[in-house]
Amino acid sequence: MELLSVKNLTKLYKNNRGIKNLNLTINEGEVVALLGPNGAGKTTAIKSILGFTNKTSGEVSINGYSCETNIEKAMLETGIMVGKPAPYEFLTGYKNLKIHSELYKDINEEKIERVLQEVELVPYKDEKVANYSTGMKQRLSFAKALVHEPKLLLIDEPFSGLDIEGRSIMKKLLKKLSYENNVGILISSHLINDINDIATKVCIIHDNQWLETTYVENIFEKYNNLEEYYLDKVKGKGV
Ligand SMILES: Nc1ncnc2c1ncn2[C@@H]1O[C@H](COP(=O)(O)OP(=O)(O)OP(=O)(O)O)[C@@H](O)[C@H]1O
Repeated sequence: MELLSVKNLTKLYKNNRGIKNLNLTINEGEVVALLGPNGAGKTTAIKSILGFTNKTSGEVSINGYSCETNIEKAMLETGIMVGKPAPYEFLTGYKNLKIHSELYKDINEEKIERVLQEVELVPYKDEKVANYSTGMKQRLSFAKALVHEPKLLLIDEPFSGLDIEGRSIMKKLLKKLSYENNVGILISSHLINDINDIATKVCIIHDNQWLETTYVENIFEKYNNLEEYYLDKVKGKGV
């Protein structure tokens, strides 16, 4: 089933930069890597999909709901991690999650405990977030994205600031969510190594322009690895 459909999405800022003509779909269980260098337009793409910034043109729907006319329903199906984590520093990790959970119906203690376990924050849940490391804050932010059990996850550069262990926790969880729970995931990154063992599809953007969205298995028919593929696609486009 199609969880995200993005058709010809364009967002241009006044300086004429942003993202042009993005096309991608995400089905259940797919992990789509939105890949591009710094400034390519990844964050703009995710913010425009979510309506955080007004798009210039194009169409977006989430689980069949148009993001133009039915954004509230679309958001109930979506977990989001965009931008720096912004927790309440002087509340505990648990309390942060509890407050966030009140945005949704039916989030009981069991669900909060489960998600804390998934992001491996149980031992620290009663500590003030001010005492958390960058990685712990990142994982708390991930817990907020997951606590309502969304069908679709949109996460922008989730590995930035994470150490080896933090990356591993996050990757393990992303794999579990897609394989076992059929969650569809859009994950932006400027580093191929971050996504090469989890992506099922790759969407390349470069110089504020969508280049293509392709299944990883199709890429491996022609290329030895994702880096080779990526470099071939952006060849002659200013790198
Ligand atoms: N609010 C804004 N106003 C004007 N230009 C902007 C704005 N936000 C981003 N841009 C420009 O749009 C382009 C795309 O930026 P964006 O932040 O989406 O890139 P990115 O791929 O997420 O980069 P990074 O990997 O560095 O986070 C860049 O040229 C950037 O300077």
